[in-house]
Amino acid sequence: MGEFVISVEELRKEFLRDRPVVNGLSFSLRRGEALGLLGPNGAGKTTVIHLLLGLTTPTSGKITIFGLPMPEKRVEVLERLNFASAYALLPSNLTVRQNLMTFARLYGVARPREKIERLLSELEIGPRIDQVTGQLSAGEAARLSLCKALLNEPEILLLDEPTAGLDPDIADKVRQLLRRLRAERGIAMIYTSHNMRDVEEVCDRVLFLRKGRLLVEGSPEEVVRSFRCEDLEKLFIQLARERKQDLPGAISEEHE
Ligand SMILES: Nc1ncnc2c1ncn2[C@@H]1O[C@H](COP(=O)(O)OP(=O)(O)OP(=O)(O)O)[C@@H](O)[C@H]1O
Repeated sequence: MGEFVISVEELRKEFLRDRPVVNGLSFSLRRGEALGLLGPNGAGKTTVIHLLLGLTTPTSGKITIFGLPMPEKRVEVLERLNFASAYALLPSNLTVRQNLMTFARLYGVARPREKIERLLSELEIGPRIDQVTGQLSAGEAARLSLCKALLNEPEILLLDEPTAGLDPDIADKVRQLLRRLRAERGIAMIYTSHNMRDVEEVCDRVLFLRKGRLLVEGSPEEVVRSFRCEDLEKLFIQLARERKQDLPGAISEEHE
């Protein structure tokens, strides 16, 4: 097994005093591993991603990325990590090229024009290069976010619902691209999605969060088998609905 690139210990985040939205969360990510972060709406998935990016600070607990403490070493860490989301959109008044050139300059990318053209073509939005970003369809904008995230050749990709809004054909191509990036470059990923098909195809391991706590952890096959479910989608529904005491095998003590 490879080395850890992310390690999270007893992470807690309260936006309002004594109302934690992330509560005692511990996990790690190995180099080249794809980890799915699952859970119902409001479980705390996006907050975890924001904590990893240093966009918000923990109330308590420890985050270490590439052996460096976050958010203290945010600048060094962000040179080697990137983020894509179907919802965090780039400035709408700039063209696709202008947006990507701005990020390429920020990241100090060598030969940015070639790189941008190659990434846009891989994600099949090459013809949109001179279009104003605000005029892209939702699926095109999600792919643009992924292009931005790949510009600095990250060792870790944080992906917040990267296939939301994509049609099945493009979603399949995005999953293939992600699998290829892992195989060729050993990129590690944390992947949030409400699409269980995505998760089964892309992720080696899943963490299921509920009310900010870790409820279940394992490979998609393991967790489905241990709860005697048909598939991950059925397990998701069971975990989201049932009381903790009715879920033998769940990890944390929830106070409901
Ligand atoms: N800036 C904030 N101030 C106050 N509460 C917040 C803030 N950001 C998130 N929250 C709350 O934290 C909780 C977790 O939100 P989060 O967006 O992390 O959930 P999620 O698991 O990503 O949900 P979804 O699946 O709906 O995207 C929610 O109850 C949300 O209202």
